[in-house]
Amino acid sequence: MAVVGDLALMGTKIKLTDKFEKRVFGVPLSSSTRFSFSHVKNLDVRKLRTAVRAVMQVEKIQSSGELKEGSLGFDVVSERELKENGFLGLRKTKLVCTIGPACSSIDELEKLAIAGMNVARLNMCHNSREWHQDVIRKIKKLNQEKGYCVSVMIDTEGNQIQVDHGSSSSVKAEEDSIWYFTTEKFEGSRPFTIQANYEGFSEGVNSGDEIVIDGGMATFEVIEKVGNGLRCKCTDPGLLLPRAKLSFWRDGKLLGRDYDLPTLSTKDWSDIVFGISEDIDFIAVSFVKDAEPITHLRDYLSTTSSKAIKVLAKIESLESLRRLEEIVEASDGIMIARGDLGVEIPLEQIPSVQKDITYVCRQLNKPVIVASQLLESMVEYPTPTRAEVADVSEVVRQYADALMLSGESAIGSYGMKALSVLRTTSTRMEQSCREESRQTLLHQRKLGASLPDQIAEQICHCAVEMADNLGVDAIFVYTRHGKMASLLSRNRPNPPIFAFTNDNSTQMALNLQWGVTPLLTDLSDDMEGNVKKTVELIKAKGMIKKDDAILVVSDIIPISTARTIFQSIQVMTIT
Ligand SMILES: Nc1ncnc2c1ncn2[C@@H]1O[C@H](COP(=O)(O)OP(=O)(O)O)[C@@H](O)[C@H]1O
Ligand SMILES: C=C(OP(=O)(O)O)C(=O)O
Ligand SMILES: [K+]
Ligand SMILES: [Mg+2]
Repeated sequence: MAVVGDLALMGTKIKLTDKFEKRVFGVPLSSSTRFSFSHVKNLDVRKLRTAVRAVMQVEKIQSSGELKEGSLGFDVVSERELKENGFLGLRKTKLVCTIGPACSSIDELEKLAIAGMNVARLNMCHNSREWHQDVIRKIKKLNQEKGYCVSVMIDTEGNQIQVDHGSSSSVKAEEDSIWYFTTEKFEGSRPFTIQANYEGFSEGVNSGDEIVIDGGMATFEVIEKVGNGLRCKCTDPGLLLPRAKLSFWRDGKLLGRDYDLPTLSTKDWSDIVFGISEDIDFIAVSFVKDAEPITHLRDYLSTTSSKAIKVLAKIESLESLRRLEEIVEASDGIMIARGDLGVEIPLEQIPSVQKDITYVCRQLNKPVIVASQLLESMVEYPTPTRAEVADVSEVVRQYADALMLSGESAIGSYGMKALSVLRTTSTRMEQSCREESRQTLLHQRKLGASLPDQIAEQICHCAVEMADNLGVDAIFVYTRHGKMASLLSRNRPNPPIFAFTNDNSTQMALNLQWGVTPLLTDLSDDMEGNVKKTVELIKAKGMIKKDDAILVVSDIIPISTARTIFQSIQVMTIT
């Protein structure tokens, strides 16, 4: 490496020698950087030093992969999808993949990234810290070196009551067989004995109550309490998996149980500290009961992390449903964790509960992920069932922001195929939603209390209406913290939203937002200049052509004239 770019300030192309570097800069530059020096007349050392430092800064950013000059921070996958499918065909629904042993090699991770994974989820219930660290670093490496834009989410283990029969394979419970649920700790397995991981698991349980395992895999009736344990009879035979979950029922009604365990355990906190140090983008909190742990975690992050890590609350218990609105309001987004939800509430309630949660999230403008068993049969088989495809389609029709794979990608043999089923199914359903103009049915609650917030909301609402009515090709938004981009996304426009931001954490957070393609670029106070520059760059890439129409929304608060906020809508036709 020899040339230090074109130093505009000097008005002449220069190269610097190694000797010169030591004399002028006094500090050694990177060992891989060699300078040679020529063609400079009337050298002004001070100007030169400033200019070279500026160039070096650009080089540093380029080599860290954050901002490739002239590349607009476009990730390679969106760029390819855009070139192949055009603006309207750009997928809107985001895809989250759980990373497990089946996809943790760099090659497998790259295949998932190419196939459209927007967010990689690491479930901290499983595997070691070192394993997770290795995966996170591989993803960062792929982003930096190969131009992908995959965000990283950790999902906490949480305090969950589980039962285990001690053997590594599943065990059959026969009708009328008698079983003992105990909190006694022992190694290995004992016949007809199931260990519970929490002393207080049987508190408030009476004889005659029912224990339902894993949402209906098997059912037991409590015969009597023996100390902390329960002697039970199997009334509905079935399979007991290792690490099964259980719920208690009385007179056909679920017993809501508050175990008085903190939502974030000591292990969860240490996983969070680990996550911050690994520069993750999202934390999904398991078994949230109310808004308190979410608020607490967000406060903690705001004081300890330099980057804006987003906190998602997982809705997977009866308690969380009872306090849904306060939890949604307190968090940066929601995951509908249908796996555990199906253990805690009757299965037939899941579809309507999913619809209600998705609706509340739309109202409060928080991204929502629908998770678990979307394509469960694909853990084993290379094609999904028709019912699974219908389930995925319904999620897309409800305008959820993201779909999530669990075992399908973590341990299944067909993770890539499963991801491609999600991609094609969502693209197809998005198209029919556009044809039906279903988004006009979305009713939006007014959110903002302050005038600027209300203006932003109205601007985005009108902008989307205009964009759809005019049939523009794309919406461009310039945003520092992602708020305008999310307000546009909330209205589910037909054209894609390109969100230009100068903040890497905003870019990574917007990866979960429906219809938004986040792009990292530098933004100046000069809005005209920003628009001109980004349009030129996109044009140079062949992504927009003559006569394409773009709707531009901006809210930039110029640093120089603090307090003045420019919020505007412009429609421009490419000439
Ligand atoms: N990091 C991991 N290491 C090993 N196995 C994993 C990992 N993550 C997920 N899995 C496997 O994938 C399955 C599905 O993942 P997930 O739905 O996240 O977990 P769970 O089944 O515990 O709710 C898990 O049951 C587990 O067998
Ligand atoms: C996503 C879920 O959580 P986990 O996989 O951590 O149990 C779920 O329960 O659906
Ligand atoms: K978890
Ligand atoms: Mg769960």
